[in-house]
Amino acid sequence: MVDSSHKRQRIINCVAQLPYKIQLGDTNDEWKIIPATGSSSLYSSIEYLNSEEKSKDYEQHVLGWTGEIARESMPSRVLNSRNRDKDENGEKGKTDLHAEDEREKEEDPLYLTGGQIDGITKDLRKHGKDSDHYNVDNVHPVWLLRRDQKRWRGFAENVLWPTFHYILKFSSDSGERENLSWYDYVRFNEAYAMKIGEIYEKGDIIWIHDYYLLLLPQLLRMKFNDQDLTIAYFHHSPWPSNEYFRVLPRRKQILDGLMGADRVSFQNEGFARHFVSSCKRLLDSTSRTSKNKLGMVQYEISAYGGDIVVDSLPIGINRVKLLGDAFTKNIDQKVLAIKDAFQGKKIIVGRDRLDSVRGVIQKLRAFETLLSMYPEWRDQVVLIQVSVPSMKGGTGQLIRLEQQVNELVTSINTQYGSLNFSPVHHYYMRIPKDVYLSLLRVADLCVIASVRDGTNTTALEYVTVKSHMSNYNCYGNPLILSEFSGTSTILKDAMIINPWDSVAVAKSINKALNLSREEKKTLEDKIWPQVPTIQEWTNQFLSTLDDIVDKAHSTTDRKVTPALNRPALLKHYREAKRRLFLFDYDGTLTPIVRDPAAAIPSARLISILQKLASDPCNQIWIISGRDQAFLNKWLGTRLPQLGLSAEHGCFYKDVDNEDWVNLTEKFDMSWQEKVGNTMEEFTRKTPGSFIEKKKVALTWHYRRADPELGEFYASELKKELDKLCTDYDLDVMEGKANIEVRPKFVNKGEIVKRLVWHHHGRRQDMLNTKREELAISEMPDFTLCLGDDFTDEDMFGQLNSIEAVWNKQYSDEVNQWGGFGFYPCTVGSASKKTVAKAHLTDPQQVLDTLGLLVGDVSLFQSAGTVDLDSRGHVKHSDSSIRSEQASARYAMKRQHSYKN
Ligand SMILES: O=P(O)(O)OC[C@H]1O[C@H](O[C@H]2O[C@H](CO)[C@@H](O)[C@H](O)[C@H]2O)[C@H](O)[C@@H](O)[C@@H]1O
Ligand SMILES: [Mg+2]
Repeated sequence: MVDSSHKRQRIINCVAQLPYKIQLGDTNDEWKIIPATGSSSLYSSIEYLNSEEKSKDYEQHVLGWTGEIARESMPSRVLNSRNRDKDENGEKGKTDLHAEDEREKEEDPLYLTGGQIDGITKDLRKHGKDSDHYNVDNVHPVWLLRRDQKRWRGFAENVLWPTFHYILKFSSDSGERENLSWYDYVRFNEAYAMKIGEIYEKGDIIWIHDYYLLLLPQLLRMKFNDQDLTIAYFHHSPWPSNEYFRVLPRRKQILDGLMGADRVSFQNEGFARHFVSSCKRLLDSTSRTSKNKLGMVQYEISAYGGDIVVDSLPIGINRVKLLGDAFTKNIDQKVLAIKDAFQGKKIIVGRDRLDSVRGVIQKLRAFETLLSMYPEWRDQVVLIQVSVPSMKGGTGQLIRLEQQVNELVTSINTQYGSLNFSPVHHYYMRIPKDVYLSLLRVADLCVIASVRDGTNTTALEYVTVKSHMSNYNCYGNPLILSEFSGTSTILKDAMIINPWDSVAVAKSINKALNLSREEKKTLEDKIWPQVPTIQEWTNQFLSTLDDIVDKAHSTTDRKVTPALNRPALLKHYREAKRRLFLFDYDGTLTPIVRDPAAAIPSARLISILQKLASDPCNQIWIISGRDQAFLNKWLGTRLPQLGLSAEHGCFYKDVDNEDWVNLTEKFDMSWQEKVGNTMEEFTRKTPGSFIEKKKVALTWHYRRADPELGEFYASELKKELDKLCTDYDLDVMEGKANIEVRPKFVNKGEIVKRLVWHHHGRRQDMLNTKREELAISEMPDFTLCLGDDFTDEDMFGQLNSIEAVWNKQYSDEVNQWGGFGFYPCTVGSASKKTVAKAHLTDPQQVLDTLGLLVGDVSLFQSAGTVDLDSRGHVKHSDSSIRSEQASARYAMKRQHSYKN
């Protein structure tokens, strides 16, 4: 019983698919819930968290997609009536009825009413509670009932999965299909974020599993502005070397998605290392290694100034349950029957999913080599190979693989078999669990030849079953395991092979079959303790997560800035009438590069700015540390509609005007010589550094110097300049690999203050500062301010102060989003210190966001937070309404057809 006085930690466990499947009856009013197959380790961990032992401390909620909802059968009456309709219209004969059935199955949109969804949810929960197959409370299904339900797997299975397994795939079209499947992938992740939003409580741990949900961590950061939110992600598949990972067109979005997590974990150290190197190369992150409280190595990586822990923990199996299941009377009989069928012969067993990475071909080739190299084994050994059809079934590549396997099996059996005996028994099917367990028990040897996998549960289960003294003399029988399986780093004392070397594998098989009892026992003694249990895995994961979270929470200034909610921004943008855009330039509109002269605007940026500026409701200002010459050359002359402010507020040029106004005209500039001389002194000491002399400000750059030397002299220079500048009213600022000096009384915040307290659309006069008397209806009702650097904080601070003033003055005029339309947004990580209210990670996200506003980018190009309906349409959108109507029509039609 759970002690109700003790506060249990809530965990929302997010899986790509619930452990149960739904089968609909003819009318959608009857349904069946059946256990799902696959992901057995993960589901065991979920079940363990639900156990009496764990539920004292944890309240688990399991959230996941329903998977494709199948029809139990095609209702014949529907088909008959449809066929009759067709006959009456003279459109179709009965000959293509079968093809039509198949199409109908595939395209059946499965429209379910709210009542039906509630009914199935209730049954799912009941099933979860009562089931002895993955017994789980608190199930929260994610419904995505669109036509062609396979669409939700497209990107994950056809793009991500191959890359994670070192398979390069080329798009057969111009990338259009991949784009569409990417949009579905984004939607899939959005649907999870939305569902989590319905059940989330402050302080929850959100534990996300595997590659269907790579965008979810960042989406959750966007959705919840909660410093206590803990997000952990576990990657169950391999993570490839950066050379493979970087071929993914969406590689950056994927890494950005994961950067929302506090912790990212992998099956083994190698995968974690690959991930860290992908982040280094693609996000320019830094990393350091440390040890966690269990003494295991972990990486602390810092990307965009934010920190996450990367580590590895191989998943395990439920050994106790497995042994209980494997040693029953029923299975004893099955084992005897198999033994009987292959009397006197050695039995090699394999069970693999039939896809290109499981190495079934390699295994068959090695077996063929064995029979050719060691004739003494002919007629003495049998290979029982079970190949489980892949979820990705039906693709050209898989069909070719099936053919290849069949050909090899036939060739081996023809060469080495006889009328009475076939050396290979190949079963291309899903087998029941008791048959699988009896095969593990009866095996003299198990061969796993995968050419790539994350973890191999068959290997762990085989070793566990062999650890148990059985009646059939198979205690401690050996395992041959591919070095390319993630599990080879755990079961180090298995007989490790390279599956591509069939001669070596054949020799290993021969050796394994000849091992003496003592040799097997020695191997078994070593390998058995190496099998991780699911209980250890779950407990270690959660206890080390506690540590990470405690550490993060003990940092007093931990602040997580939510990602900018782009769909909300878009909604407001569309409704606003007086929009003001305040953009920093370097690091915001363009990425930071080594040479300042090379940071010129991209064609995409110019086109987006052009589109934004063409709307008369918009006023756009670039407020930069750059000088007038640079801004004029690259922006002013091309886009005279832009307002420009140079040198951190020293100068400005109004929209549609060529004249610059110098706000520092009356300021004494005698400091420039002294500051310049000091900077020159440091330039001499720091090879690669240089001074950028602007009209007023001076900037010392050290990006191209040796990083350590540069940082050292930058801090020395800052100290010198601080002393020198006490005599003048100057600011000495530390920028991105630069130290900059300019008069104190001008800054970007001052410019912003003047721009907001201004009659929207009228000419600027920044020398006149008496603006606070304006009515709110004359000022902007939407202000998006973006900047990456320390100097941009002045802009954000000003907007926050103005908002505070407006809150007092115009408290009854707040908009439907509860504010006055200020969006101060930093460009950088979520954990960067800022007074901004939101963040975007980098200039690419900035352009994607602005592109969204001008209609260049689809809402699903990158993940934002949208409310989706149960079919994955944006709620209340045209497509959602159309789909509602179609649903009503379809339900009527189905009901009508069924009655007839
Ligand atoms: O206010 P901003 O528009 O962000 O300008 C700030 C400074 O940006 C430039 O320097 C920085 O960007 C360079 C190009 O990417 C990079 O090489 C340098 O290391 C950065 O510090 C510019 O050169 C400065 O004048 C601006 O003040
Ligand atoms: Mg900047």
